[in-house]
Amino acid sequence: MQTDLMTEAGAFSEEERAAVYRAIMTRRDVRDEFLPDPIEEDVLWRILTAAHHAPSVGFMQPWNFILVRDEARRKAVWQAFSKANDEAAGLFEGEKATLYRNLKLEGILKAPLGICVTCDPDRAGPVVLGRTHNPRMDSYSTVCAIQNLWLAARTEGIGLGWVSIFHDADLRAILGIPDRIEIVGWLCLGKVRELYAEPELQVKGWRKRLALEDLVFEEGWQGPS
Ligand SMILES: Cc1cc2c(cc1C)N(C[C@H](O)[C@H](O)[C@H](O)COP(=O)(O)O)c1[nH]c(=O)[nH]c(=O)c1N2
Repeated sequence: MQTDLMTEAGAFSEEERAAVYRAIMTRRDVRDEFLPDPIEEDVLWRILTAAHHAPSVGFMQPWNFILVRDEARRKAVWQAFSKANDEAAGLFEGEKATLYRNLKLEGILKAPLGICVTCDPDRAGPVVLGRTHNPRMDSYSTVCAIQNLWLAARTEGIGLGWVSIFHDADLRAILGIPDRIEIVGWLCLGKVRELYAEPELQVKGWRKRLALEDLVFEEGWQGPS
């Protein structure tokens, strides 16, 4: 049934499909490959628009994107990272501890743009379609927006790195974020000329990609209980 409200939804052409899968397969978490050049505003708004078209529970669109270009502010964010990262390093033992300390886990100062992505749980009132039985659905929606942003950035030649090694309170204080708002991610963005072909954590011996076949179950849970 075709009405004026519907749009065509057949498979993409081979070329279009290849482009989408290429974005997915070659997207990387970027820590060190950022170029200093600023991102053009039209490019930035295209990738933010991609983020804003993510699915969200009850269509609540709970996200905000706090753009941070100011170097002094990014320096404060880096200091918050550095404090948390020293604590994190102490949680690993033996060879892992040494390897951890040698990993670069952020590009906060190198990337010319930071985006703090937040989730406002009150955006659509107290009772939200689809969130009634699981309050985490608004956070999940915000993560969908980040993934859209990440993939769109890849297509524009913009690298993105997600940094999560912070005390929430530190980021909140630096950016003036009220307690009722959830901080979902700090993203580092900048132009890139090259990217690792495989996840950097795999290249550096931290962890390998798992076999998909081991993660797909038929008809019920088939993993360890
Ligand atoms: C929620 C969340 C949080 C973080 C990350 C990712 C996600 C999804 N990743 C990036 C992560 O290490 C990376 O995605 C994997 O290693 C896989 O590599 P690719 O993203 O495929 O390059 C990440 N990387 C890093 O260097 N510091 C960090 O704090 C984080 N935090």
